[in-house]
Amino acid sequence: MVSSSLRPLEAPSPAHICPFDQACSYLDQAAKELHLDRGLLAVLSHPRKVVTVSIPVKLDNGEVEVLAGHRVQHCDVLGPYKGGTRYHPDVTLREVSALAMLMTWKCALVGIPYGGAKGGIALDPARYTVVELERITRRYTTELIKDIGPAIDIPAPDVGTSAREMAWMMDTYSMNVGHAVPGVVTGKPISIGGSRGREMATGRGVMIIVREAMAERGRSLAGAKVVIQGFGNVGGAAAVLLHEAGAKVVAVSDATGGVFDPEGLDIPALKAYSLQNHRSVVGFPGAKAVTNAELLALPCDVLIPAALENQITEENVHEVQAQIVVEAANGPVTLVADRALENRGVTVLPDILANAGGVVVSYLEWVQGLSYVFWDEERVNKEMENLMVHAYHRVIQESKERQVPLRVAAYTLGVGRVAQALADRGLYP
Ligand SMILES: NC(=O)C1=CN([C@@H]2O[C@H](COP(=O)(O)OP(=O)(O)OC[C@H]3O[C@@H](n4cnc5c(N)ncnc54)[C@H](OP(=O)(O)O)[C@@H]3O)[C@@H](O)[C@H]2O)C=CC1
Ligand SMILES: O=C(O)CCC(=O)C(=O)O
Repeated sequence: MVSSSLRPLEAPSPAHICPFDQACSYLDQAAKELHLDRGLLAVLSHPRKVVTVSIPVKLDNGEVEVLAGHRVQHCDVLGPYKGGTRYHPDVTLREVSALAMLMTWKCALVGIPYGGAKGGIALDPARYTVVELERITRRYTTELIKDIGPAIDIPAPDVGTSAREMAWMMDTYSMNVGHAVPGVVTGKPISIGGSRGREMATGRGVMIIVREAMAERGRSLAGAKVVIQGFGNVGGAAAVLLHEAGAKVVAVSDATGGVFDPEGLDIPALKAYSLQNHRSVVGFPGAKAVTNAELLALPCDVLIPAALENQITEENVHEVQAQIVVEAANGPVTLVADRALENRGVTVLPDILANAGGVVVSYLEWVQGLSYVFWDEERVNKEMENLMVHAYHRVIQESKERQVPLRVAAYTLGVGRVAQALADRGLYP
């Protein structure tokens, strides 16, 4: 690993599983495969720009709070920086930096002309009113006004944000520059230039990757037993689409707990229940209650962590019974757990491949916006499916040729394309 005083951005997370160090370890493995020299590796190990802003917010009760917001731009050699905006109490600069780096490899892997970025504010959205969240989002956007833009850096939704926050960001940016700029964000409402299919896109991409992985094993989705952790934008959409495709989604969870039915959950009914139940799946009639820890250990064909980082760790990896783990979340399997699964012959479909459907449709949204021509959902889904299926098979091929796990193969492809672009542009050496 390249050691550098610049690498540590702040103290490691308390769990001692630092997402940025893990991302650098995977980068190091890819660099080894690609015989990258140390100088180039050092360039790729560092975010190009790190922005931290204070966000003063006047609460509805008149009190003032100051929140910390970040935007990390990892690499823009292939095109504008691209990546989501996270609202979660555990957001740190290190986490955002790791997620920005993943975005660089993800975009390169699926062949879209973007670099990698990520943003976030350390806050629990449930503690704020909608009006307060709007003020926070508008102030965060204003603080970043010189750092974002359709040709510079294009935010999108991530944990705790949705089309609503993207609309506020777009409006704030547009007011500052004096005209409507829909291309400054993706994942926005369709009424202001959003793309059909974006809301379900990450979950749809996950479903496509699961389908391809099952097909490689001579199986279809029909009857496959699936467990999903997280029932938000990604986990919820994956559950709906896998259920529609005939899979048995036997368990799902959110932050409040999980539900399990060995015969398969009625996902449309569960979605409706969760919406009426303060967005919690807990207490769904006819299902057994499980904790998030128990859920990860349930017997199934496919386990889909679709919530947060570091869910499958050294401590619980031995309990995983699935034959295939699909990283719908970014970084849900730690480095040590990844090696343990690999040693046990469990297939791990890595995040930069498995959840790329979201950024692919973000790219299609941006393309539609730039060309002022908007497509029907069928076309959007088809274009995304083509890119996802191609990327999946390219990763499988790379893994076979190099005799390396799928994650190393995926990183090698993504990192290799970025390194090549840097060399071709004369940015390195
Ligand atoms: N949105 C997108 O397009 C993309 C997202 N991703 C990644 O997918 C993951 C999920 O994002 P997204 O679905 O957008 O986020 P959401 O905020 O929409 O949903 C997150 C889900 O995870 C649940 N959750 C939170 N903490 C825990 C926990 N400790 N245990 C179990 N479940 C938990 C939440 O429950 P509750 O609602 O109760 O808090 C919610 O159901 C993230 O890693 C994100 O980076 C990747 C690519 C694109
Ligand atoms: O759609 C996007 O631009 C970014 C999605 C994202 O944040 C991710 O893939 O992790």
